[in-house]
Amino acid sequence: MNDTPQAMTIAGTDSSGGAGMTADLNTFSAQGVYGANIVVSVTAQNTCGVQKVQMITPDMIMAQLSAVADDLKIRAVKTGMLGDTATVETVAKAMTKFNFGPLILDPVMVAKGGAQLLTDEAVSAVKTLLMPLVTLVTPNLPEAEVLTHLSIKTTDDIMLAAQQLQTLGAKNVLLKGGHGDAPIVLDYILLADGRHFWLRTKRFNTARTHGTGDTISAAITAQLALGHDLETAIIAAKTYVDATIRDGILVGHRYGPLNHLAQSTIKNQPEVIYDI
Ligand SMILES: Nc1ncnc2c1ncn2[C@@H]1O[C@H](COP(=O)(O)OP(=O)(O)OP(=O)(O)O)[C@@H](O)[C@H]1O
Ligand SMILES: Cc1ncc(COP(=O)(O)O)c(N)n1
Repeated sequence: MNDTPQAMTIAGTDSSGGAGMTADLNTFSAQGVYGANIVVSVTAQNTCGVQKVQMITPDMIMAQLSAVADDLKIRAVKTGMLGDTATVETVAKAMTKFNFGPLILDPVMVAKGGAQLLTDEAVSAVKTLLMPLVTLVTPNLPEAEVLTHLSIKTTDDIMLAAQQLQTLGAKNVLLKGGHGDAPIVLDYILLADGRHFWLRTKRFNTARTHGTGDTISAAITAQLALGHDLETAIIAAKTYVDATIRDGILVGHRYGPLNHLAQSTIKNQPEVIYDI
């Protein structure tokens, strides 16, 4: 009954289908993993920005989590937009109550269009309640700055920030380097045992990057649900997100969605770098 690899996303919806829960579920499917979905917020948004947000009550969020825990065999779980403190508290409570496997925390704070998706108050709840439960945290550079209070400009700053995220409790860290306009994109990985490396790819000169962060964290979650180790999962996920940008689709007018069905013939494996 419960043999099919199953993963779960705890996130907000995106009415235009490019980010949030839809990106997560499309990614799970593309990796051959069944996806359960816990809705914590409904957003009215499109590729130009977020117009309206409606949070779901903690009671309803817990009911969804409990229903899934009672029936499915979730092997890995990720969080996306969590919105407010009450939601973070509810999710943290559920993570200690139920066994959903490794927890991947994508600390979504601000949408590409600029809308705030996590209140300032909730940032401290994420740090104190969720970080100690996390297998992997996947901030982009601005999110890492908020979580660590560091100004991150150089590769040394990135490595220091990753260490600080570990002191907050996250066992492993993926610091995403998608922001900025350098011709090369560098993601940094610091593993629980202290090993660390960079993944280097070419930057695609496109604004069609709505949901890149959701997609890479969902792909890692799916790879873990398939039974792969974390290092393999991260490299496979990076290869996948690269293909979803490369094989772009034309939807909407601004930050267009990725192609989750990318069949790229050029599977651009990231270059793994140990010393920078
Ligand atoms: N223009 C690009 N070209 C190549 N890779 C990119 C580009 N933009 C993002 N990436 C990759 O996509 C992944 C997500 O990184 P990014 O820093 O964009 O996350 P994010 O800001 O959390 O995304 P989002 O908020 O859109 O969900 C990383 O592996 C990053 O290297
Ligand atoms: C519901 C939801 N979750 C996450 C994002 C982040 O994605 P992006 O930074 O690409 O806008 C979003 N826009 N909406």
